[in-house]
Amino acid sequence: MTARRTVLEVLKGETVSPPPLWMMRQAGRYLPEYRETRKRAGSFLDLCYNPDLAVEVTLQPIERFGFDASILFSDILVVPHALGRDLRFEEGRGPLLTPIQAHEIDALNTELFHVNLAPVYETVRQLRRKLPDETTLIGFCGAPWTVATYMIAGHGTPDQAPARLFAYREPDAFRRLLKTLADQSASYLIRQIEAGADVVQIFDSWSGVLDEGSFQAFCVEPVAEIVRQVRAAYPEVPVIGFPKGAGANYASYRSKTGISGLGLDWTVPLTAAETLQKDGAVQGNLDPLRLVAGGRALQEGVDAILDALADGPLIFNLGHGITPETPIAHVEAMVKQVRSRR
Ligand SMILES: Cc1c2[nH]c(c1CCC(=O)O)Cc1[nH]c(c(CCC(=O)O)c1C)Cc1[nH]c(c(CCC(=O)O)c1C)Cc1[nH]c(c(C)c1CCC(=O)O)C2
Repeated sequence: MTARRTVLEVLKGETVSPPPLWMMRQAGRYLPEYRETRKRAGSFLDLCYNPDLAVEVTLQPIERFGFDASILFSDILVVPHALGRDLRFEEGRGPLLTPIQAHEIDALNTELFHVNLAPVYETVRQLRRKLPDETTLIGFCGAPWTVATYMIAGHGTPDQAPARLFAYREPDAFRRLLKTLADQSASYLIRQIEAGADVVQIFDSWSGVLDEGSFQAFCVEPVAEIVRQVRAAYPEVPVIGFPKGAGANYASYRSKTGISGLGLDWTVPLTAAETLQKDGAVQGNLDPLRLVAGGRALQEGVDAILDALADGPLIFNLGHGITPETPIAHVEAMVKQVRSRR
């Protein structure tokens, strides 16, 4: 008999008690063993492209907490990097890229894309061999809009003004950029599935800064295109969408994009989450700062989510990535509280 992969069951619409759980950014700086491996790797990108070390850090939170899902260790920005854009990560500053100009979009080099990403596929292959049978392996990419915001600004910004302006001033070039990113991201996810990913997640971290028309054109349509291409190759593999900050746009996101699981950020009211759960699995949505604070703030936050959502298809998660200052004891307390739920 093969082991149950509870995250997969939930994504097929089943209710599992207690709900499976994992955390976005679960391999990361809050773990001393991550900081140790990171030192040995050199730069953050060296770590992403070193299969042995990437496997090691991916497994660390599984070994420590026994999460039900493992997410490939990499970054959403390896996609523009593999298309020939330069990229580096500076301590305390995050990612830095050379801002792309409209005339450079048609020159994005797709020829070496999969060659450049071969170490990521190798990481996925090794992970599926080394993970416990019951652990679901999640591959991922960034959504075209979110990846484009970094390619255009060259760094993180509070409201993605450079990308929004670019999109309005250079609509044709911008549409071609989103199309290239959607096509390449779809084939990137397909290769991850071929290498052993059971599920893929599309991170749209900046979908919350757009008006209605732009949300439809820049977030919904490119993600729907990725889902179409992945489904054509692997109809059975669930896709989780995470349109962080989408607010009122959450309501129609699942039906318009075709995703199976819907990732909720912590600002989504639990009453709204219950409605969204009627159409399928939801994932989320603890405020990561409740996990930093611990104690009552954490307990009450976890209970509220379980009270509202544990009777339906739920993957317990944070509403965004875990932050580096989170005490490990708080993660342990959260896992215990979710697992003791019947
Ligand atoms: C926008 C975005 C990025 N990367 C990602 C997103 C979407 C999700 C989100 O909104 O958080 C996704 C991502 N980044 C990372 C993963 C690995 C898997 C996981 O454990 O979740 C995943 C899924 C590792 C990482 N990616 C990064 C780190 C920290 C770098 C380090 O170890 O020095 C890790 C563990 C760096 C990164 N990478 C990115 C930024 C803005 C930063 C700097 C901010 C920061 O430092 O936290 C781009």
